[in-house]
Amino acid sequence: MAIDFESAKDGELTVKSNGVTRRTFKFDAVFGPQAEQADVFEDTAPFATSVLDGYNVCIFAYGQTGSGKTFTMEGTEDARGVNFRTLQELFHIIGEREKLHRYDVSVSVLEVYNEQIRDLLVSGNQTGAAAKRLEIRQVGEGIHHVPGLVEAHVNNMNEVWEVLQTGSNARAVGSTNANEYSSRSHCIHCVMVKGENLLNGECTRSKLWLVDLAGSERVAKTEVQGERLKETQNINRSLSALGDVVSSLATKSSHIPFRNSKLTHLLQDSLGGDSKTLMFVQISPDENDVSETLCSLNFASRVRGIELGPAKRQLDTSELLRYKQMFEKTKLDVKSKDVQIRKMEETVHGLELKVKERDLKNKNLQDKVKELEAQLLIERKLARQHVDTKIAEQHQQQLKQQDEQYIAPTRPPFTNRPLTSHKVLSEIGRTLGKDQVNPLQPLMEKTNNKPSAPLFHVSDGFIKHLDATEKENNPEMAEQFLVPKKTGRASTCPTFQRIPVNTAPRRNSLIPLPSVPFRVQSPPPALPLAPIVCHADKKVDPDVTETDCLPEQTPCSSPKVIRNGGKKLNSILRRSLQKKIQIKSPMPPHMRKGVNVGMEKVRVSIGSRGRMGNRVLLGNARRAGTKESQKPNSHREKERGWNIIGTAARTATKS
Ligand SMILES: Nc1ncnc2c1ncn2[C@@H]1O[C@H](COP(=O)(O)OP(=O)(O)OP(=O)(O)O)[C@@H](O)[C@H]1O
Repeated sequence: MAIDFESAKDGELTVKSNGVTRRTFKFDAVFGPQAEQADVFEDTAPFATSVLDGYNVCIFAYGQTGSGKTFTMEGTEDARGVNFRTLQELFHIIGEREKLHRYDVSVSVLEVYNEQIRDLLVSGNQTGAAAKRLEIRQVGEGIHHVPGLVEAHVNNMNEVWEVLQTGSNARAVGSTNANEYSSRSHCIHCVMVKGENLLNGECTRSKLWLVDLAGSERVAKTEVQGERLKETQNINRSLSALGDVVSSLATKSSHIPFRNSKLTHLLQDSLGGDSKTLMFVQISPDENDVSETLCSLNFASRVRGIELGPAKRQLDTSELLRYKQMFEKTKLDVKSKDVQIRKMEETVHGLELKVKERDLKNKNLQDKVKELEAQLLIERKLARQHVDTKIAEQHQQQLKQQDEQYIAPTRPPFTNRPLTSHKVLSEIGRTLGKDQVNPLQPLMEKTNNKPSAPLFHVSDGFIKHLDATEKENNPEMAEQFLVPKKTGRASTCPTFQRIPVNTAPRRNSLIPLPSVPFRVQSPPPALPLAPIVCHADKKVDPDVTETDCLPEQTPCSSPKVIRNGGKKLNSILRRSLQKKIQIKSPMPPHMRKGVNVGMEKVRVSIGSRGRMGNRVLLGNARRAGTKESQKPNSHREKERGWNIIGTAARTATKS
């Protein structure tokens, strides 16, 4: 035995040849032939934890062909190797961390055979089949990946075992003199782990490389030929490249020749980066293999001497970047929403102001409406009063006209009236009765705001019924109400009462008639003329003049009559009614002769406005008196007799 395993303590290993110690090596651990798979994995398990913590880990087996590399990594169904146990440990830890972390595990299996990468999980990639050409790509700083590899997601160890078996079955294996089932390729299991810390959201993306290298072999010793020779040459070349990389790393060379072979290129991240790397070196205890053993141990010693520096956690920057982008986007969204909310608040505020303003306007309008309603009420009352007054005046005027119509037969100028209206009015007078047409009792007094009977209006020869209540809401109607249509008719003021004058029969003799008591011919009873009486409150006084006994003056409210027929009427009346009333003075004639003292000329006239003229003391009385005195006595007597009758009539009426 070339190796003294019994003395191998604390990682020291001594190589002997023919009992002579050839060289002693120092390693981290030395496992003898009796060491179980579990013993070997005991020192490997911490690497599984490192993978889940976010570190890249590379575990590879290097050694002479047939020395037990595949046995160490893959193992058998009864003695599972490092690959299975490491994955088992991964899922064990994932189970322990499931409340705080979430992990996603996927497995790829590939081989580097004759400097070509093959995906062992693709069913058509068995030996001899046309393999899909895969290349190594650098996808990030210190991150190399083989795009297109099948990544089998595994959630438990049963799935892991199936994937491992599939890859193992697909691996190129050939029979050589050194090993019946010699691996003719470098087999690599790539376990990708994505982890997320549920507490702080930290994400990691780490890789576990499980590499079972092809065995180095001496061509002369294995006597391989043909395809096996080619395989051996490629295997040795790639292992030589690995040796060069390790030497460069050990000497801290400025250039590390990772790309000299597919194997070193794939393991670049694990050998020269921030990974944790563990290498198993399988050696043969046979003294015939001492030279190969020494080569392997020398290589292992160099690898052990490499200082890779502190391992670095592989935080998932893409996730971090994504979260940062999400955060920035959310921030912008929040800002945009804030702006929108501010605008909406301003809009709402503006609307509230508008609503307030409108409410205020409504309130003002309501107040105005109330005020106008109150004003309308007052105006209606006033209009009602006005209409009532108007109606009363119209009635009074109508009654006066009726009164005049009764007198009309004695006065030809006033008989030019349409018979129809006169007749109808007469009929109305009879129909309404004496009380209702009594001119001395105005309608206002009788009806007093509430007419007891409908009123009538004569228009175009027809009697129209007019409801007195309508006038309240239709002032215009009130204007037409009972207004005589005959605008040409003259209406006299109530102050002037027509006095039927019976002309004295013409006398053929100037001899005075026998004195008989003068009887005043009273007017026909049908005539509704008011008797000429003095006011009740005035005492009968012989000195009272005629004007005092005239009916009470009331203003004439018919401007139309005044305008149209007033002048004509006045002239007629003036001619017919204007009389000189001479009141005989009680003084003797001689005293009156030449002097008009005590002699008064009184002219009763109706002015242009139909008012009763006041008694006027004429300025030219003296001259007039002179004229009178120049008249012959006989003529004066004639006139006197006529005048006596007129005066007496008045006096009699007064009494
Ligand atoms: N420690 C061990 N205990 C029991 N059997 C072992 C041990 N190591 C290796 N063997 C056995 O040795 C034989 C060769 O081992 P293995 O195939 O693992 O060698 P290898 O290094 O992988 O060779 P190659 O490089 O040609 O593939 C296998 O049958 C394996 O079962």
